Amino acid sequence: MFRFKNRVVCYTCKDDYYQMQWSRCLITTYANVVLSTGDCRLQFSGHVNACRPRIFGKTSLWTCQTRCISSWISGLFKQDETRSFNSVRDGLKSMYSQCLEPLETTYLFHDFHSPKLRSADFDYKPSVMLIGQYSTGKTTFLQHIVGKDYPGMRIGPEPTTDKFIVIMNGKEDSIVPGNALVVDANMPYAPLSKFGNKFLNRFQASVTSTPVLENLTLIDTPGILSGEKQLIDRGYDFIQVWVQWFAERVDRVILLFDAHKLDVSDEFKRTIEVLNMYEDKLKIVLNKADRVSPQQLMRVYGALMWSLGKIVNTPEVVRVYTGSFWKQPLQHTANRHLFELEHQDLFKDLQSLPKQNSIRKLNDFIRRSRLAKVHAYIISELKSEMPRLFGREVAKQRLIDELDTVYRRIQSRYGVSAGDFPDINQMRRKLKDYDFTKFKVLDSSLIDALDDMLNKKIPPLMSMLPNESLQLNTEDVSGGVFDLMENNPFQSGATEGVNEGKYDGSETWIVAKHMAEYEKSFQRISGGKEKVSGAAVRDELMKSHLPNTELALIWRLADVDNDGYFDIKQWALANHLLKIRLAGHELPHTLPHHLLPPASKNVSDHS
Ligand SMILES: Nc1ncnc2c1ncn2[C@@H]1O[C@H](COP(=O)(O)OP(=O)(O)OP(=O)(O)O)[C@@H](O)[C@H]1O
Repeated sequence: MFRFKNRVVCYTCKDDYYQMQWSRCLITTYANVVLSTGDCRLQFSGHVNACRPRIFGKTSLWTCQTRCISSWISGLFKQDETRSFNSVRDGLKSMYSQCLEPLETTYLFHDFHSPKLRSADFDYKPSVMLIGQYSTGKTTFLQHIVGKDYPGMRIGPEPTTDKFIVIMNGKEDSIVPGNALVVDANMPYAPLSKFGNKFLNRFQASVTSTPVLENLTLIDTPGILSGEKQLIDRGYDFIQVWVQWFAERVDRVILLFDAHKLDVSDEFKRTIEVLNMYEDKLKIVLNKADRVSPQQLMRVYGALMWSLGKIVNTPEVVRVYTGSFWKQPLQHTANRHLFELEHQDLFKDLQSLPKQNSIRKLNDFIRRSRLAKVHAYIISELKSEMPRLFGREVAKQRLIDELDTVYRRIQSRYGVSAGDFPDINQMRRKLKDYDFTKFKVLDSSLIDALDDMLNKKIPPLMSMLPNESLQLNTEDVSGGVFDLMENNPFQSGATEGVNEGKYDGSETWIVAKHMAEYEKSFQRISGGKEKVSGAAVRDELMKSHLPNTELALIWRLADVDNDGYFDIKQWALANHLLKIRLAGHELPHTLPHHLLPPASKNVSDHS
């Protein structure tokens, strides 16, 4: 009975460890009871051969047991934790405080990588940040999206924006200075106070009332200047400020380039390199593309891809949105159609951000968890490599110099992917300021709790995602430029393919344009009857060589009364759709109203 020494790790007490000789019977029974609730706070991890009764730790065993039992009892009422969360955000908040934050705090993650998350970080609206060298048109781009001027906006060919400006919704136009923003508990900006007054003087919110900002927050940034000028003029580390902080929190980072003056300065390169970690949030825009001729644009585009290929770490070719994002007339109009398509693609992506906000937060949370885990491995490895008494400074310097070896060792010992490791140079820089002997050794209970969260608690949250936007009634972004994207004759493709005739007025049926031709073929296959059978239509449509799936779609769209027979109007409609498809346009899955044959249209209008 007393022959076993058991190790009990209490998750509730976090840093308290109990190594004791205890009645095997009692521990086993107790552990079994806790485990059987499915809300395990105790981990029962085997035995070693020693039989001296010992208890280590700050809290008495009784306190530990009392806490564990109370958490067990509360566990009884919480059968499935994820089911009790109202939203993915609530789930993430709870997991953060229970599983991730203890690990982050123990291994100084907040000092090395990112400040502790607060409630506002989980609740905040989706946001988009614009970055680019000066005068690439960032402020003009934002003005174009919002559809109006906002307070503090400055546009000009010289470096104009010298502040980080958060453009947000509010009843009245106003400017909120940085120092006030960081003390507002509803905003996620409190940790920015660590950057000091120099930064806060260059940080502000522009408040204005517009529907676009009801579901989206936009962030304008100072244009990137080159090299030393950047640091000397600004008085704060621009890259550290926004890369470490803003890029981690926003939903999109738009990198703006000027086609008319393509330049990728060293400073901008360094910025993009740091952003590689968030490549899923990156959108690249080649602005002012109408300022150059199509031939010049091709060259500029090629040069941009070449430069980006060397900086952006993706195996795929980066997607570049080309256009001119403002409301002035185009200088070269040859690529007008292309620009329209590109604008639509980009704006559609921005428009859907509120619906993707939860998945983005979940994604960032998982990314942060993986980084925190690797960071814990690094810190504890450095601690374990330090001598106990002499030669600490020499050992520290050696470990910093050989950090790549430490990374490789961790990689092979714990099976961590190379992509999860923090930037080695940045780590080297930061490690210099720390006493490695004060680092904590690896606490496997914290790592287990994190793994448990990633493997068991996150998947149920993911299954909540599809219903999340429905439940929270999340809407797409509307207003400003987003209201001008659809249902007007100027949108790209508005008068082509299946949309041809959409804006011709309700009296005109576009299909009738070639009626004489359709009547002739109808006569031939119907032999003078009013309707033709499905088999006859099938044989005729098959002559087009389109795949059967496409022909089946045409058949379904044209058979408006669903009786399996075609009259002359349905036959004409089938041929019209066939022509559209053969011309390379896509077909919709439901027939647009303007293509309904006139008789059916009247019925549908009155129903
Ligand atoms: N699509 C465009 N085509 C041509 N010129 C443009 C376009 N957009 C903006 N501009 C012009 O480029 C200049 C710089 O614009 P803007 O101030 O918006 O750039 P910015 O990137 O915000 O600059 P900064 O970095 O100084 O804040 C202005 O003169 C503006 O009129």
